[in-house]
Amino acid sequence: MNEVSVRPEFPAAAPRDPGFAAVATELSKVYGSGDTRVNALDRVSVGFTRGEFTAIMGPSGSGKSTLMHCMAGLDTISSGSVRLGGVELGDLNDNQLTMLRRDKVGFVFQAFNLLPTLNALENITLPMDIAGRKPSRAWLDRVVGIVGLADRLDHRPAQLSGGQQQRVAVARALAARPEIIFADEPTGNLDSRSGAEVLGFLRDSVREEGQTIVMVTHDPGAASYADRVLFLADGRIVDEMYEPTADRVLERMKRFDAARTT
Ligand SMILES: Nc1ncnc2c1ncn2[C@@H]1O[C@H](COP(=O)(O)OP(=O)(O)OP(=O)(O)O)[C@@H](O)[C@H]1O
Repeated sequence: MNEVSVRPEFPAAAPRDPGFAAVATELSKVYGSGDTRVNALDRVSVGFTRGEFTAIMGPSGSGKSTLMHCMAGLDTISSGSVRLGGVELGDLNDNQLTMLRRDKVGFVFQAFNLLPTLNALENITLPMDIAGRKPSRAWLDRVVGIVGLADRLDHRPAQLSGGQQQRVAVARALAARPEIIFADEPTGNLDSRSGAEVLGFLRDSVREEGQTIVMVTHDPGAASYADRVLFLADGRIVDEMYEPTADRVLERMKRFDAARTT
């Protein structure tokens, strides 16, 4: 228990500080009704500090994906509020929400979601092309350098390894300089070496470019790349850990298993 570094203010009251890229206040999400009603999120209040890498962990069904989807404006919320880059999502209509996601949010999923007919560079710049934005060449070079793809830019996804495809997906998320990147098991499909590379690139983008990243993962090793780990259980944040190591995260996860079997 003592090993878990919990900040004195935990559980955090609704943070309003402009230093947060995204903030949830008393966020609840209910699926279904009657007998099939599930409280996927139960009054969650949490802030994601700019320039910080947060991992979200917890047992299966604890609400990790739901939290990420609600924070990213991909799913509606039942009550409470979500602010992204200072904008209250509940105040937006569907069009405005789509624009906000396009302009302020980057996504990296387990499936790489690359377009097979476009080469790596075209895939990286596609979201900006759609938004009619032109990335500066210098920034694009920097991103391509961070993810180590300079000599693969004219390759199509089928000509790239899984790790390289995921690096393209990371570069695509970084290139638009979003307020926040949400990553859902981004290394789930990769061997451990490629996974470590991708996690290293995510961490570098936080350290060197001040990117904000929130990543859902089941893997304590992946979580150890983050600055902070949030632990969910039954739709609530029950713990957090700063400067995590894989061993400490694993130990904390084991306590969930123990709680379930006692
Ligand atoms: N569309 C949905 N309809 C009904 N219930 C849902 C829906 N999506 C999620 N749930 C329920 O909400 C709860 C939280 O689900 P969620 O997918 O967020 O968990 P998770 O922690 O991401 O799980 P896992 O680690 O297995 O991916 C679960 O009980 C799940 O069954």
